Amino acid sequence: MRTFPNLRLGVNIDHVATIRNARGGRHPDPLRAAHIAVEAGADGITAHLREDRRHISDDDIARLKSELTRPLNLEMAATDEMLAIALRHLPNACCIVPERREERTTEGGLDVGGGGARLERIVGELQDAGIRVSLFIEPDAGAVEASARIGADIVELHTGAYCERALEGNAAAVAKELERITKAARLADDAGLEAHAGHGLTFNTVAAVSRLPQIVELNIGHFLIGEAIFGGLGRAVQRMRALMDDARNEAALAGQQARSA
Ligand SMILES: CC(=O)[C@@H](O)[C@H](O)COP(=O)(O)O
Ligand SMILES: NCC(=O)COP(=O)(O)O
Repeated sequence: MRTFPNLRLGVNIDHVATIRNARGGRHPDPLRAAHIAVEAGADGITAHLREDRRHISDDDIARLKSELTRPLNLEMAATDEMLAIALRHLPNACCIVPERREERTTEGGLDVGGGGARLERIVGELQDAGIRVSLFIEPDAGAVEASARIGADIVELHTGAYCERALEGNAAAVAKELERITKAARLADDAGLEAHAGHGLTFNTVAAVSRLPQIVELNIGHFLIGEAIFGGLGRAVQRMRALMDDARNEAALAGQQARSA
């Protein structure tokens, strides 16, 4: 039973393509993963078309756009090449992320303040085409404020530091990172920005972020694809969905009880 239906799950299928590309063939197909994820409860699909095409390809994006029955969130760097691709395919949303060819995965949040006129132009052109613009940022006040100033629709709060501290078992540091995310989510909501979160989330770390009422979407990929190897993608998505809903409902109930006390 979901009493907070506004917490959406976006499943990132990048690393299905990583496995496919390991042999240069067509299996496993990210499209098949997308359909399975949707059938299992995903509200949307996220795919990161990197400049080096290390996983998701241009053809994957074209097929996702034509086949998906749920919104497509295209992750992209703030480049004219990616802007042209986004304007060609018109995804529901574009999440602008920082990219360095030598990085293994996304390391930090987007430098919105330093993005200048080019970032502002790219945000504007995407929005003029009817695409919602999300900025992948550190959970910090400055980044949230800069995102509001540039006119973004959404901020996606980088949960990587929180997840890494959780993996280290550092409870104090986990609490500190969660406080960062909590404050940033509230600030985003107050600024009229839709607040999403993602990067590194697992079965063990998803609940605490799900309890934040201002967060309306979580984008989760790498862990789910890893779990899929052992128990199937459908079951992994269903379990993540259930953990999100249970945490959300518990927090909502606690809030209602506190208000009625
Ligand atoms: C922005 C983010 O955290 C991820 O969605 C991004 O896609 C990570 O890059 P890789 O998928 O290449 O690890
Ligand atoms: N933007 C975060 C995302 O799409 C998935 O990140 P991860 O779960 O693959 O780390």
